[in-house]
Amino acid sequence: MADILIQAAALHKSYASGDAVVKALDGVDLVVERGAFVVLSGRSGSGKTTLLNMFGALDRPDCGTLTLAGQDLLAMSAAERARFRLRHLGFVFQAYNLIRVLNARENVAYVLQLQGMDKKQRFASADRWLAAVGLAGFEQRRPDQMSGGQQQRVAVARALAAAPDLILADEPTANLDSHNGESLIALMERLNREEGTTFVIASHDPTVIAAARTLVTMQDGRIEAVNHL
Ligand SMILES: Nc1ncnc2c1ncn2[C@@H]1O[C@H](COP(=O)(O)OP(=O)(O)OP(=O)(O)O)[C@@H](O)[C@H]1O
Repeated sequence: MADILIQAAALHKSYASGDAVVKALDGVDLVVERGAFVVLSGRSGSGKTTLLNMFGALDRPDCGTLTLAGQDLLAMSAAERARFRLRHLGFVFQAYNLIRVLNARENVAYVLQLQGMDKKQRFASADRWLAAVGLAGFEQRRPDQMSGGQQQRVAVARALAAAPDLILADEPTANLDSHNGESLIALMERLNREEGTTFVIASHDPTVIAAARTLVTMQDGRIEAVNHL
């Protein structure tokens, strides 16, 4: 039997928008197997970011059920969710920008520090992950001394260093030129293949969509199609 990482059923989430109510998620059912490379596509406003926020234990649905790595995300307290995120999840989100005052090595090592790893080990690990994303030699640069593409790679290295079960990425190529976008996606595909890390990526970039092994199309808060490619 396939090893299921995410199981979502009947997820609903509405937001008040003035006098109106926007149904950001309107009954989403989705199963993601461990090791999958999933791209969520769909028009702006179709609910992709809202769904990623649910999977990332950053937001809660109004109703429905959601388990991740066999654990009921909706039964957890805020503190339990924070611990769960630290242990199981990696984020490549715009909102999770790098810490400006830390260099690349320190940014990657930070999450390992939270996990309790000693300094020598976490710096060595950070340097290995920076090399894996093509940033050997950039360890001491702060974010403002790197290009957007390089900063995005540091964010990927940081997400991976913690050895998460799942990496959630929201429009990871949005601020990159086509060359940097392609190399970031190639890197994610390689890590998926070689490390078995599961990816769920929200994007409307054709390059990202072309890399999908499972393409989930959303419309108006619903899943319109799931294609295994
Ligand atoms: N915090 C919020 N308050 C009010 N409405 C919201 C909020 N978050 C999302 N929405 C609304 O919910 C719907 C789904 O938004 P969501 O950001 O999930 O879409 P998306 O597919 O990720 O869009 P994009 O591609 O533009 O990022 C939209 O109509 C949006 O305006």
